[in-house]
Amino acid sequence: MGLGESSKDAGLAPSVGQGAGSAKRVRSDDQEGDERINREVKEETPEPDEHYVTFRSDVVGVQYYRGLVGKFEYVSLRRQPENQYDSSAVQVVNTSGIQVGHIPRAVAAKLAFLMDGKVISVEGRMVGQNLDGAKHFKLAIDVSIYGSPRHKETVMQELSWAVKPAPSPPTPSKGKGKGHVLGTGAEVHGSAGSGTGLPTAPVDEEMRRLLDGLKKIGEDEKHADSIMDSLTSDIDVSKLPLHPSPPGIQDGTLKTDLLPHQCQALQWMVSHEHPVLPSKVGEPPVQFWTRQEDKATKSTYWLNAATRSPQKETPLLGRGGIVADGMGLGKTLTVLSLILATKSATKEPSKATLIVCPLSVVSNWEKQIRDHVSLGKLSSYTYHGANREVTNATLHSYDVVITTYQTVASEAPAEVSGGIASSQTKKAKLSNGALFAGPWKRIVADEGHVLKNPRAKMTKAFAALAAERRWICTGTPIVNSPSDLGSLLTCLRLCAPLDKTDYFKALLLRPLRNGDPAAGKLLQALVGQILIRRTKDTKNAAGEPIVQLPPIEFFQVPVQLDEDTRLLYDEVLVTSQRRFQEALSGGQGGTANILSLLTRMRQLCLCQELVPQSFFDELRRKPTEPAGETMAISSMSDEQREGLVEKLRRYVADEEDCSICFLAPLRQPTITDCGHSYCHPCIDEWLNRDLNCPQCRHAITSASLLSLPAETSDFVEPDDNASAVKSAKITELVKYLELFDMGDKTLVFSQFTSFLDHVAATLKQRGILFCRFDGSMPGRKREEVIQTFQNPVTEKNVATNPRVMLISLKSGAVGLNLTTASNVFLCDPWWQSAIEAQAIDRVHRMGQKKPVRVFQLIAEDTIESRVLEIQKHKDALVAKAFEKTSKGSGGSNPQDKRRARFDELKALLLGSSVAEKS
Ligand SMILES: Nc1ncnc2c1ncn2[C@@H]1O[C@H](COP(=O)(O)OP(=O)(O)OP(=O)(O)O)[C@@H](O)[C@H]1O
Repeated sequence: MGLGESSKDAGLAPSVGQGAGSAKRVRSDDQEGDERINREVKEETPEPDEHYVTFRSDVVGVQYYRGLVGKFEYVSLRRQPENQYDSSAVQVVNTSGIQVGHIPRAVAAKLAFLMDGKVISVEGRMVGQNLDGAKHFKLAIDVSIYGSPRHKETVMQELSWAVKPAPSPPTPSKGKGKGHVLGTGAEVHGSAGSGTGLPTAPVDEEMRRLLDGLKKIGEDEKHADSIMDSLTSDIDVSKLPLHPSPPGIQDGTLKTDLLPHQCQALQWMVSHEHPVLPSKVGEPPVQFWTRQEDKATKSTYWLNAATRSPQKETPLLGRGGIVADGMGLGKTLTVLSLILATKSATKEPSKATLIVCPLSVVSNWEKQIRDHVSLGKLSSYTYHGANREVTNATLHSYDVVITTYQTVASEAPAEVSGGIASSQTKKAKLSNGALFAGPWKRIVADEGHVLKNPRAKMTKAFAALAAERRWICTGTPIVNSPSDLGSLLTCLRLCAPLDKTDYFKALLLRPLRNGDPAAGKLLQALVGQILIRRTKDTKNAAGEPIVQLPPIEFFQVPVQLDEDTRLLYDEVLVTSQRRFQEALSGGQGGTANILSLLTRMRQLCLCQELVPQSFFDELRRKPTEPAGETMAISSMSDEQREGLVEKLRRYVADEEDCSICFLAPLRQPTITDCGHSYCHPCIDEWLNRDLNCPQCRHAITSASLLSLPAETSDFVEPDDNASAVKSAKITELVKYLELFDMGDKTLVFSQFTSFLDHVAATLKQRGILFCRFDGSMPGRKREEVIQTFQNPVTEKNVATNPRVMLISLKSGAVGLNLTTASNVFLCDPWWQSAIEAQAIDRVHRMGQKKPVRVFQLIAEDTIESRVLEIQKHKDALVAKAFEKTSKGSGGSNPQDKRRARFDELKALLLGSSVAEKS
């Protein structure tokens, strides 16, 4: 049972003494799904969550209820306004959802109104216990109150009665722990963490390093790699058992044999689809459940090693997990082999596996089925766009159904999608909501890190899908903070009750934040329990790499800006430096417009045509000259409005940073009448303080802001009218392309789609065949482009086969297999080397036959060479993340991120060393 269940239901649960039931029981989908729906948010918004106070109290009326609790067990405190004797009642409920008793009436009276107003959240941790079979009337409990830092002062006045000399935190024994958690050798020190918010005991050094590393995880995925590697370092994957009879060429199901690491993953996945509880006392826990013996009665019961909660009823186990292998290790074929290996199993509610993935990856799944699965062995259907007019029964008759996250989100029932019935939307009308009509045999979230935000509509929608077995494939299960894992766990419905947001927070996130080493160990144990991870560096039992890849070479190609461009570049640089100096000394305008100047400098490094003349006019305007009248969007002509929308769409496609919060992508992209883009919340807030555009000081009001309509934020058609322009980088690029062997294919990445337009024009002029790929292209078009490009060049097709693919750096890289190419050009370096690494991984992956060459075009004596230094510095930080105790850049909250970005700006513009900052 879960936290969301009523006390009435909870009271009906069997008490101690009733049968333990069978050791293997699997939860059904209907038992879940009480998530409240809020708005979709792209950015991680930290929860208001400061510890206010912890006080000792009692659970009373214990004799009337059946709930059992162990010492240090986390319990849930719930308001019970319908209680006929006391409308302020607060129930105490154990992890299994069974009521243990109430908080004393006098204490409840002081908490109820604050709980009802959602001003505070209240957690309890047992000090007393009732496992001993004795009759208890009351049990001691420590109650902790949390709330927003902003309200602390006011609320604490209401809670002054609770501030007595603090009790010792309910830390279990000081010595080493009791519970053996998992076969990883990790031990839980008593409970998962104090969860009280009180200072904790000194922690052991290794764990401290781990925790420091966790706090520093930034958006850079290399951080994620480091943290994942550290969390899985204890697990020896080389010795995982192989599947005894994997699908392959011999049994006629596959055209390709699995590699050994895939056979290991297959076996691991099969066993995680059929988890079995420990049959004896002393066996390692499964999803944290251990078997225990009640010494007094000699009967056995179950104890959850994470929550310390005991229960008599057989726990329900989730089925599935996370395949977190690094990029290009063949997760797709591994999942297909799982589907084949379990195809004959009967008694399923459905035979179909639903694959949910980003649109850009749909065609990869289709292709891999075509390439690797023998004809007729797996039936598949792509449920997307116009292909949605099929019945639920038809869908479930396929072995594989492929769809996108957006499709799932658009079909989610109203209660999942936050009250706005998705069925009302234009897109949803196309379909009959078949995805949610019945339980699937299995659901798989590919590139599943997109589910890291629990408040996003697509996360809620995926979590609400009914299925027997649930999987997530992602190379980066933790991107920003361990809370990402909580969201994935909710989607997987694994390791209950940690799959519930409030338990995950209470048992893991809060204690982790407080530096509790037991919580760090719990996290490690959790990872060991639910996740398999190997990387290109992983060695097999013989000490050899698990995949053999051709070598990769990196080249830096210096280019000189031509004289004209250099003059313009220097002009912008000098202005940026001056404005930054002004900002440092607290001058007007802050650093808000510096990012846009930086973007202009980066564009000048590519070609001057990317920067409009109006920018230079603004730059040269004397500060006293008026910046022009504000113009309401409503009074603009259609043409002017469309011009602005077009500009904004371009900013979005180029993933420009917001120059107020310094973060990308823009949240609710908004453009001013003067043509500058911001996150809507940022510019809205700015207008409370200042009625001038942060970038050009033009007068603005809320009427002169234009936001991008949701549907139009997608695809930006390449500009076929762009002309071939003078650009040192394009010249250099073409020089190489013309030198390469006709059989060699090349990927050209840039963050600026408008630059790719100019490259395209030159390639046309020089007769070099190319194609374009953009992450936001409509599905069919994208598929066509990839298929055409993946065709190797032969004598016959040399006149029509594209040798070059122009691809946008940020939106085009995820999940693509482009192994026909062996050259990669990175036209504009930026902060996150991990995004570039992901781009390179499209080519340097299984299936690559040739040595790979990566060329980085760097404009000499510009910010680009400094960007490289910053990249190097960031990577060094990552490497040191687990060894350092200082506060490096890239903290997990927005303030830290902004601070880090500010330091990087300083390093770029003024040449100070970012290394000094860390
Ligand atoms: N056993 C195999 N033998 C030969 N090629 C394989 C095998 N398994 C996978 N491949 C090929 O390796 C490439 C990478 O596989 P895949 O796209 O599944 O990787 P991935 O782990 O999903 O990567 P990403 O995380 O980037 O999506 C594909 O071209 C695939 O066809």
